[in-house]
Amino acid sequence: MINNLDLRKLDQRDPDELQKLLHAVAEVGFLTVSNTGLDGDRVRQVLTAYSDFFHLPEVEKQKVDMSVTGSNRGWGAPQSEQVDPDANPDFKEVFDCGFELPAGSPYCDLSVYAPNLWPQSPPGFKETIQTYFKDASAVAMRVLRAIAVALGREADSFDNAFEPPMALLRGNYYPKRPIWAGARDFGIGAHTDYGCLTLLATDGTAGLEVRMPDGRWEAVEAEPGVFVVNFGEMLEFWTGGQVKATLHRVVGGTEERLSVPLFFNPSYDTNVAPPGSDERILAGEHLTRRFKETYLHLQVS
Ligand SMILES: O=C(O)CCC(=O)C(=O)O
Ligand SMILES: [Fe+2]
Repeated sequence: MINNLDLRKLDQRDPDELQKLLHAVAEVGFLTVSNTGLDGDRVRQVLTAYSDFFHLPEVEKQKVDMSVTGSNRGWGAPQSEQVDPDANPDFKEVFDCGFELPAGSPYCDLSVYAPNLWPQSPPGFKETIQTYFKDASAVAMRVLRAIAVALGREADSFDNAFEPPMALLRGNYYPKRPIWAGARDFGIGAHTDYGCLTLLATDGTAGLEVRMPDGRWEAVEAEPGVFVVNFGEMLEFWTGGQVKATLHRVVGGTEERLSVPLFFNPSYDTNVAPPGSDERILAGEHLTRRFKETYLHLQVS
């Protein structure tokens, strides 16, 4: 079962809520969270902005096509990403934007902090998305602090590693499942996220499925204002497996669907190797490698 948690109670360190959180991170690797301060209306505004963008004529979207860049900022066309090497490239479209560094930051030249590409239309798109990026990041940090407490650590034990974060905000657009789609075609194939914590808003349409510990695929639904939270490979390494990075996918159905994940990752130089190990796993190197494996235009063949 995937539990719904109340972020206000987690902020207050309510012991029952923290216990539920510990179960969710350690056993399932997925939860939903309510009472974040980002309500349904706010999330619907963001979803509308992405929807208006994805429904632009293709030629408009091509003006911010990431495939002509050496990074992952802007529009990713259908079949531009293959998250599962055993499946065909995903049929979703995406729009990715990253955390904007302050001028003069030593990280400026790294591709994981590449400059964003913003479309001319819909009007106000950049402002809506950037404001949401900031507010959603604050929610992600609150959830991470509660996780630290649930794991018996200091609440702020992850904080410094996220200054600056290597965060990416994405809009996913899933058209109806195409008639040509076969057994190896997915909206997004089965994958684990690459980073730390993913805070996902959806338009409420069913589609997301999570691989449960018993091997079943369980559907998770979240109306705007409820967020799905899951964890990526880095947090699993970094906590020595105390937090699970769980497989998930979207097969796609008879209705189109939008989702907005915030991939909240620590700064480039964070060593996310398990505690006490001699290994060194730099967050930025891991993320760069996973991007190169999965975005077709970044693959080195
Ligand atoms: O659309 C969803 O519900 C999940 C999207 C997802 O897993 C991703 O973008 O990594
Ligand atoms: Fe994912």
